[in-house]
Amino acid sequence: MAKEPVRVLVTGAAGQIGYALVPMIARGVMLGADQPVILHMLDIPPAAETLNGVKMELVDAAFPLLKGVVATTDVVEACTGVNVAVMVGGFPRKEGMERKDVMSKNVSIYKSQASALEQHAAPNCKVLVVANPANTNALILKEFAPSIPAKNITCLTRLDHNRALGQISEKLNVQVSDVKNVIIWGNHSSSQYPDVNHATVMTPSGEKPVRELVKDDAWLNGEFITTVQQRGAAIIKARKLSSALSAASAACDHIRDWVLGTPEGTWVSMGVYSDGSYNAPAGVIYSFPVTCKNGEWTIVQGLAIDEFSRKKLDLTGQELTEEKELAYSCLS
Ligand SMILES: NC(=O)c1ccc[n+]([C@@H]2O[C@H](COP(=O)([O-])OP(=O)(O)OC[C@H]3O[C@@H](n4cnc5c(N)ncnc54)[C@H](O)[C@@H]3O)[C@@H](O)[C@H]2O)c1
Ligand SMILES: O=C(O)C[C@H](O)C(=O)O
Repeated sequence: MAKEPVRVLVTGAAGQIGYALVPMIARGVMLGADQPVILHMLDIPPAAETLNGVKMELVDAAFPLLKGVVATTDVVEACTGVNVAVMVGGFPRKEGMERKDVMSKNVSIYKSQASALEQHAAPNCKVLVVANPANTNALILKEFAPSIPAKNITCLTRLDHNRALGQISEKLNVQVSDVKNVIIWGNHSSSQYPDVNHATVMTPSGEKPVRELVKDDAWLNGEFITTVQQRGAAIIKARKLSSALSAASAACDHIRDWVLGTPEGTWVSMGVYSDGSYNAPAGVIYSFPVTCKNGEWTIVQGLAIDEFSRKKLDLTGQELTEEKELAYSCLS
């Protein structure tokens, strides 16, 4: 029997990530090749005509899994009945704007969209915040949607995770699919800590630690980390636009693994509401290694954290605590 369609909301759908993301969802990349979907696309009135153009293209693409499209500038219509919400919409940083100005615009958007999701989304809706500052936008969404379980609100650090896999694969000249269990700790910002201490590569003679294969701790503790931390900025410099296809693909990976589960023996990185695991600050959205099963994520426990890593986990945690304070000061 055919499955019931899942309703997937994409906010900011007229933007560049939205344009890359909606066809992936309609093709089954996010929820599986046998899962029909109904796309809900939200943007703001100045982008309504562009949004309608995206809707026209979705119709023209004749995706067999796509059972309906809602394209709207009405947040209530957009949120009604959605099972998955991918929050890409936000206010970009413009020349001359202070960090606080960008934060202020975005946290008020996330505060109001929190209420709409809380009141109108399907029960147990899974939320992924992509728009920056992703961790803090997700935290505000969580705080202002108290009836949505905290476990259902996450932010995207899978792009950083995938970037780390990509760097290791390039360095070792191995298939990216043979590299696993890197970790992104903390904030989706340049303070994030990409950690390879538990990462492995599948080789013809079995699974080997990344450190053993790379044999270059100076690179792993230096250039590798800064390359992953600065990759978003490097893409902006090269494209004059921020990452879009890789961000859209990572958003699909995040939701797919959350809903359908992570492979046995593999973890991924997700920004989730911190319970203080690994002495990260509790009460912020912090990126941890997680495994997923039956639609629930669980933080991987018991990994050894050396002194070098400890400092980096603390630094990015400190930044998140400061962002939280700044966000609240913007809202008050
Ligand atoms: N977490 C990550 O890994 C990651 C990676 C790349 C980009 N990003 C962030 O994702 C966001 C989107 O990037 P983009 O390149 O698609 O930007 P974009 O400017 O092309 O698109 C953003 C869209 O959001 C819309 N929008 C603005 N306010 C809105 C609101 N209140 N409700 C609904 N829609 C609204 C805009 O009209 C626009 O169409 C940015 O904040 C970017 O920094 C995050
Ligand atoms: O939009 C940005 O500032 C960069 C983006 O978050 C990215 O990591 O590519």
